[in-house]
Amino acid sequence: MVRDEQLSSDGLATIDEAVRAEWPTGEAATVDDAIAFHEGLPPSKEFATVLESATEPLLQPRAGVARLDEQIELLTYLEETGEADLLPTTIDSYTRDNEYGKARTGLEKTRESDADALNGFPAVNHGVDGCRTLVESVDGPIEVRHGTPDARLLAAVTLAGGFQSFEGGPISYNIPYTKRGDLATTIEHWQYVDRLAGVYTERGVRINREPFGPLTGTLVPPSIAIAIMIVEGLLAATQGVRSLTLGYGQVGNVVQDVAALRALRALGEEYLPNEVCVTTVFHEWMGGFPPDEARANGVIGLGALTAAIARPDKVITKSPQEFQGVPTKEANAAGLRTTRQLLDMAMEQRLDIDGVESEQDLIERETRSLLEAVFEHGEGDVARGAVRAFETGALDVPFAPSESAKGACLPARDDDGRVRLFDFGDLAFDDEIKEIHAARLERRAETEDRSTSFHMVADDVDAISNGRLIGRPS
Ligand SMILES: CC[C@H]1O[C@@H](n2cnc3c(N)ncnc32)[C@H](O)[C@@H]1O
Repeated sequence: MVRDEQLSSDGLATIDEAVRAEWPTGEAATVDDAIAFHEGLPPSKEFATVLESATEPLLQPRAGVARLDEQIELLTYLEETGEADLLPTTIDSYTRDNEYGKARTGLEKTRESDADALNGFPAVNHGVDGCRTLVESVDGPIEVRHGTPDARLLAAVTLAGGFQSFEGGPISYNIPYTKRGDLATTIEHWQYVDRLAGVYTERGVRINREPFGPLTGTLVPPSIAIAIMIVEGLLAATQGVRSLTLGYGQVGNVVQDVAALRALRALGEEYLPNEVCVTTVFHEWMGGFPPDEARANGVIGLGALTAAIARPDKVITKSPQEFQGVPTKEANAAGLRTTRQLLDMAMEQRLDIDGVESEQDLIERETRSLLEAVFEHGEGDVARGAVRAFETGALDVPFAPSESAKGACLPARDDDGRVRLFDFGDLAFDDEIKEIHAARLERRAETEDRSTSFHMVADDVDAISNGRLIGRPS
């Protein structure tokens, strides 16, 4: 059974050797060789330094294309025309599934033609030297963004390649991303990733880790997201990670989103060890977008206004082409500038909004209850507790494809548009919390003259792409 213990140096070396043998480019991905490269980077390229010293929210898009020269061009454009403060490199789907042969074929096809045969940057195929060329060719610090349950080789290659921030985690990249992945195995895989980040940190290269807060990106109750962020943060801290960015995906109700971001920071600082520097990241709406670009910019603007009030350390921006999928560089840059405009105008205002404090109290109370359940299920061991809590459903994620989660809980918006639970499954909440959610959903039922039912859930899933927040009956 997996345990929340720091990997020994022998344990790390054994796994490292096996992982780096998975693909030829792994051979060059050694920490010893990489330290000198990292030490040669200017402070302006040190991800944790730039993030942790910022005084205002930093903006970061997602962006990844197959070819190295085009990725350099894309990131340069997003810096210069999008005014991005932090840069991404979004990894392609084949690499996320450890299909490095298919990624190589896709890269070769892309080199031969103009059509992108991959939906992201195949970092393992580009290898350490390719990553270092990318890092040296742009101004800002770059983060590896992906969705990889087994991210061990990707981490070895990209960290050796000069990246200093790595997204994801054993729960946040398993439960929402894969059907078959056994959670205990994924936790073991990510203990390697976090220990590698810890070793770089101990050698003087602070690696920032960012658990993926949005999870399934569809009506995730804030307390579930925050509890999972803290569990992943605790697991990473055990392995020596000292720079952690906890994430949260916008739900669209400003009171609840501001309350959730404040709860995320407060609980992150409370539960994580003092030696860890905790920052927060707000993801602009991760659910379905309106196809109309003007309306899409409205969704982006609401996220930016929310960020201006809650002031997370980082905002992951969206583009007005979200509905179509991977945006053009122009649309990606436009989403950054729309966000920047709202932030700059709203941050100079004192916007006091009713209800944030009581919503934050409720979110914190729910989150503590879920965390207590994890600690109890594991008898103090967070890794074992996470696995068991998902087995019993005490911890759960709505609409989760993973067999490791029950996926028994169902969310729906209340009459305000705040996300509540319509069906709690086996979540570790007391009756009083359940009654609060039921009462708020009942108020919506009265407004809409219908009983609370699964229809509300289904109506809410598409509401924003149809131009509304709440899926009111037509
Ligand atoms: C987590 C899902 C998000 O990642 C975005 N995404 C996925 N691949 C790329 C990509 N290659 N470039 C830019 N954005 C991307 C997608 O648009 C969606 O907003």
